[in-house]
Amino acid sequence: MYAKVIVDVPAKQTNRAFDYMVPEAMKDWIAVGSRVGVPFGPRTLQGFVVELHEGTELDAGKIKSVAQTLDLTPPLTPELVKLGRWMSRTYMCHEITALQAMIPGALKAKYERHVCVREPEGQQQNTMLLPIQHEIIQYVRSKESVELESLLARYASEGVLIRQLIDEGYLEEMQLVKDRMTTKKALTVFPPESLEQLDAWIDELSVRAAKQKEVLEHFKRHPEPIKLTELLSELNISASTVKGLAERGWLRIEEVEVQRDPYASRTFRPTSPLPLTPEQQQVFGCIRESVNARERHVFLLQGVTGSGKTEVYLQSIQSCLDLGREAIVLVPEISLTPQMVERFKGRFGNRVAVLHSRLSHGERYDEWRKIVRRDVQVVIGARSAIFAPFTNLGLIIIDEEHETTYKQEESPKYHARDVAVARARYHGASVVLGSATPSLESMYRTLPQAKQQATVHRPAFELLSMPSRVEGRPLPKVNIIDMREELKNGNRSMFSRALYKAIEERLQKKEQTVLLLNRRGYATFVMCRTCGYVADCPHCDISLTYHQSSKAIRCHYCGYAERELSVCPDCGSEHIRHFGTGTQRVEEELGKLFPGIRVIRMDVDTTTEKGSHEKWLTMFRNRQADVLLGTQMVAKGLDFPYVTLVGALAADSVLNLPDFRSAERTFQLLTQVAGRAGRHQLPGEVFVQTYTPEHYSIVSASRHDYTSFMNKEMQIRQLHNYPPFHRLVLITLSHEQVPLLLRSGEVLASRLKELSRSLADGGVEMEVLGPVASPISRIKDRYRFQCMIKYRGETEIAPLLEQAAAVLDDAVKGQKLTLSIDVDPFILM
Ligand SMILES: Nc1ncnc2c1ncn2[C@@H]1O[C@H](COP(=O)(O)OP(=O)(O)OP(=O)(O)O)[C@@H](O)[C@H]1O
Ligand SMILES: [Zn+2]
Ligand SMILES: [Zn+2]
Repeated sequence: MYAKVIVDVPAKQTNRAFDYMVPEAMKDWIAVGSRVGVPFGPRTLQGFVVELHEGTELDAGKIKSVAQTLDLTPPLTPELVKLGRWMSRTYMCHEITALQAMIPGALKAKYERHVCVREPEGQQQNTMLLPIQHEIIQYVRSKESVELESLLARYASEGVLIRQLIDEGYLEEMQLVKDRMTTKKALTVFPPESLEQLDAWIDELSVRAAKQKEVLEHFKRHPEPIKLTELLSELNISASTVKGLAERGWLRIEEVEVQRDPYASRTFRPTSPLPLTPEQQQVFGCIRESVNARERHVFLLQGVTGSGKTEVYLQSIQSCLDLGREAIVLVPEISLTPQMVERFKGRFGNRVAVLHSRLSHGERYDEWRKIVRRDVQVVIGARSAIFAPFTNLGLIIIDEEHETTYKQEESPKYHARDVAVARARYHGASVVLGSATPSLESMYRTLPQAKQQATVHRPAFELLSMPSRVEGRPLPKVNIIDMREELKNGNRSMFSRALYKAIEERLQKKEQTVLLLNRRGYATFVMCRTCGYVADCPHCDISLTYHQSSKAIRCHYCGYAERELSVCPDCGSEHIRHFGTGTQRVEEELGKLFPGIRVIRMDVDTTTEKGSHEKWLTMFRNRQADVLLGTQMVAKGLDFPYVTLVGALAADSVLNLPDFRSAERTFQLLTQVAGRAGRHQLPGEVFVQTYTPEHYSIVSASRHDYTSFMNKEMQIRQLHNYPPFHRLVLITLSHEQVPLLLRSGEVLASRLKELSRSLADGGVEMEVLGPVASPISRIKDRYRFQCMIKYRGETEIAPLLEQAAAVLDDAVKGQKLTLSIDVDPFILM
């Protein structure tokens, strides 16, 4: 048998499958999707088996053999292997990069150097060995193979002698592929097969063995295996007590794998399905029907905030599970809050695995293995959970589908929405994209014109809507506050008079307030107030950020850091100010305006610690604070009954970014945060503070009017050939020297233009812009230039990009030019 293997070297030359022979003994352990160790040049590398064949077209005598198998169960399914190939074509990445993205970090390869004794002896040169060298050889032989590092540690002063043994062929060096993470094991105590004997044994024990009797009594009450440590602490006994019983053969102690379950200590109150409102019922009916019929529909569910989308998800999943099929739910990382997890665990109990980035490597690995073992049928997680290795998917749900976090910014630069559609196609599964403010891309695909252009790869979407909140609760009233007027009237504070009054009222009534301040609106920087000097990173074209907690100023791109400044390096003035995070300043001001006010601040600084997110939200829910103040984190998914006031402090901060999606982002953020108010009995009120009160994104958000926003925005996008009408590809080149970069950029652009002309006959319109300096023109001492492609019409863009990029092969190989391609980019910097 022969295997085609994709090896762990992300490079153009190795971006294809290599052939290996599968030794007879490994046949039963290797399948498509298995990880293997294979010889590659002088090394052993990890690889993924992507095909298996009986024969080979190559010279069988020259084919090397697979050296190691790494798993008992392949971590990837044949479907995911296929998906990897699709991703590498769609997003222009190496196949290995796509495959690696699908498995938990714990399984990424770790290479260990081992030594073993070279047999047969006598091949070696006839050197006189020292006694210590003989000893080393003996030691290695007794162990079969020893990790080089541990050998060097054991014979710490004999490094040179060991090197000599290797050089002269007594010992042989080899590389083993190991998992970064191993399973966690714990000593576990097992009761006897037949419990009837316990009583007899208890009698048999002497009176002095009271503790041992207690252990046996324990198993009479709880006849299931228990971790040794637990048993010891429960009965307050020592390990020797239990060991004594094991020596008699009455109990058994064994090492057993334990699962790290981050939610193990939590109990979730079981919930049952709510009777649906007519709107929910309608939507649920459509989804259920599609799941039942394996129809591969992609639904775009537009439901206003508080319309009860989550309940629809839950019941749709239930009907999917009833058919014996599995479901994936994606939520944005920051809204994967305990509250969200609770809702799913409450309904589906231990049939749910949770995957998010705040888990440790080990926890993630264990959650993932629950899927592989078929212990769970539902996965809820952030972006990468879309790769959950289910084999019988019936439903994929993407909540807040407009969120930008579904697009991965490093290679593979995939969008989870597209991957979801691809997986659903394979499984005959349905996809539900839910949002109060769908992305223009998704909305476009529900329009009649998109239906005409639909293909298997880019199907049309079907629109479902829930325009009202459950139980007829009204959407909150939104007031726009013109901050220019405030200034004219002499108010220099961050709070308008109206918002100030509203907060005061909430404090009196013991109701709660959510305040949103977009982080990007108030940069955290260092400026001299005498001469205007701003501290910039010496390696990147960006200003340094002040971190109050570590008293350092730091570059977010390259990690460069220095201590906070006490005098201006330019003019020597002492009036140098470190501007803390915006939220920090707001917190201070709140304290001054409302003495005694209890504020919870949630931003990057206060949520780095594990579990802190959860802690703050629980405190807020328990009404231990009056105000929850934060960045986007506070805008999503929260459902607290006493929140009756929401304030957006600088609504237009996103609007000023140089990005064609800035109006869309502003509309979405304001709608989301406004949606946190008045979700239960108490009615809500919202204040939006802005310097551009007439902007259509702010006006439509204040009226809860998605349609008018969308119509206006679609017009603008069409006018400027932006998505969703045209698609974009961003190609960024970087190098230490500008002249080479500029030359390469020109070569690439003219090649792209040449190729695009040849496409015109096929009805594909393509425009090539650039090369121009990137908005962030230097990162880590490398300058950056970009070309942007805008195109419309059905075409496979990958072969064209590949052809174009080939003109730079020499510069990439010889001069270390780097080229990165982003298909359907989100960040244009
Ligand atoms: N059929 C129902 N009957 C009664 N209450 C319901 C029903 N469906 C949902 N709810 C309740 O309505 C509230 C809002 O629902 P949910 O959080 O699912 O809204 P949502 O559409 O996901 O909102 P958002 O987009 O703002 O997150 C929740 O407290 C939920 O328990
Ligand atoms: Zn100065
Ligand atoms: Zn830097």
